[in-house]
Amino acid sequence: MKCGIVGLPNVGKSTLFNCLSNAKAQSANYPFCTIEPNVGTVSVPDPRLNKLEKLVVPERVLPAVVEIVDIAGLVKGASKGEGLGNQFLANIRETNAIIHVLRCFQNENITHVEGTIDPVRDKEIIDIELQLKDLDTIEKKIEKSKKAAKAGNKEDQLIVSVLDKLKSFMEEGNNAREFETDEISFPVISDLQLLTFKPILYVCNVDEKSAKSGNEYVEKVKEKVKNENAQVLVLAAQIEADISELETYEERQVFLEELGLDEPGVNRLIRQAYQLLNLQTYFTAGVKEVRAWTIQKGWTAPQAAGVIHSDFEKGFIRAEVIAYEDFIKYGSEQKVKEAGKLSVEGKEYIVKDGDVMHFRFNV
Ligand SMILES: Nc1ncnc2c1ncn2[C@@H]1O[C@H](COP(=O)(O)OP(=O)(O)OP(=O)(O)O)[C@@H](O)[C@H]1O
Ligand SMILES: [Mg+2]
Repeated sequence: MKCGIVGLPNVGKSTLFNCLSNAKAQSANYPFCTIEPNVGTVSVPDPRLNKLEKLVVPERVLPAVVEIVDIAGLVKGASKGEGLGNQFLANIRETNAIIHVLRCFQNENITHVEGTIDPVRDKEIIDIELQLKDLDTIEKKIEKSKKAAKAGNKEDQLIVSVLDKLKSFMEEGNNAREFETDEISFPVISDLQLLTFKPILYVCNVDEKSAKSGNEYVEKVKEKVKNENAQVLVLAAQIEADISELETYEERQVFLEELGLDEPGVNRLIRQAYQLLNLQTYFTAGVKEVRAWTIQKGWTAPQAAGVIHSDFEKGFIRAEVIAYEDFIKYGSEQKVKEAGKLSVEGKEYIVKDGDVMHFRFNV
């Protein structure tokens, strides 16, 4: 599961990446500082994990992780190969969701490739490039399916009819994610891996004093995207990157409080990215290890088991499941059992967020 950080050059993408990830990206005040994507993993902060830790007292605790990719800046003409555009767009295609960074801070010392601060315009520049690339992809697919459709292939006829509509919709300047889909059109579109069909989160990169409540730029962005079914997050990337360099938790907390925050903005970002990817968590809780595992919403018990090891999925027999709330309420697996709240589930069981699971399998 990968989230890609996207935006114009020099808007703070690598700075954001640095406050998110244990890996360090080079960040500097000039456009195209980043060429090769930086890849890092981030732990998903989850207070439930701390509560389980207190009850179980395991040797170690492992949080869930999401992969974050810091991608090079896009410029006008990227869809036609401008500024290594094709390569950068290919990097975006490989991700499952997009974090779009918009510059919402004023600072004369930091170069803006368009010369002025205008996050709504910036967003449109990127949107247009991604849309043009998608239109390319759509047209190619229509071309390919047309012959077979004419020859009477039902599936290709369907593809052509869905994509013709999507194409006109996007030619009006819309993103594919705004297109209304149903069970029939969704798989056709989703199959194309379109850039503007990926779920998106806008990060307004603001100055220190706007970290808590945002500013006029943020308001404009919110107004602009209100019909887009997208999330908007306010974050002061530079100061957060500086704070994340501090040694101790206490030091970091002092500085955060000065900004009016009770936790780093990146924690919110990570949680939202996790939702954006349609992910959820289940736990395993033993004395050796308490651990959060990442799965897609709607996965069955054997699929969830497969995340731990493929043998768990192949040889799946059953799962013993405790709802997170019950685990906390009764305090241990033993007490949950005594209260009759441990359920034994088979292959069809759909895992719920927070389930504490134990798998039985044979190989
Ligand atoms: N909120 C902020 N306030 C002030 N300066 C910032 C802020 N965020 C980032 N910067 C500064 O902006 C400059 C560009 O940042 P960064 O290198 O992260 O941009 P980028 O989007 O990764 O650029 P590129 O596309 O060239 O890789 C850096 O000098 C960084 O310190
Ligand atoms: Mg960069």
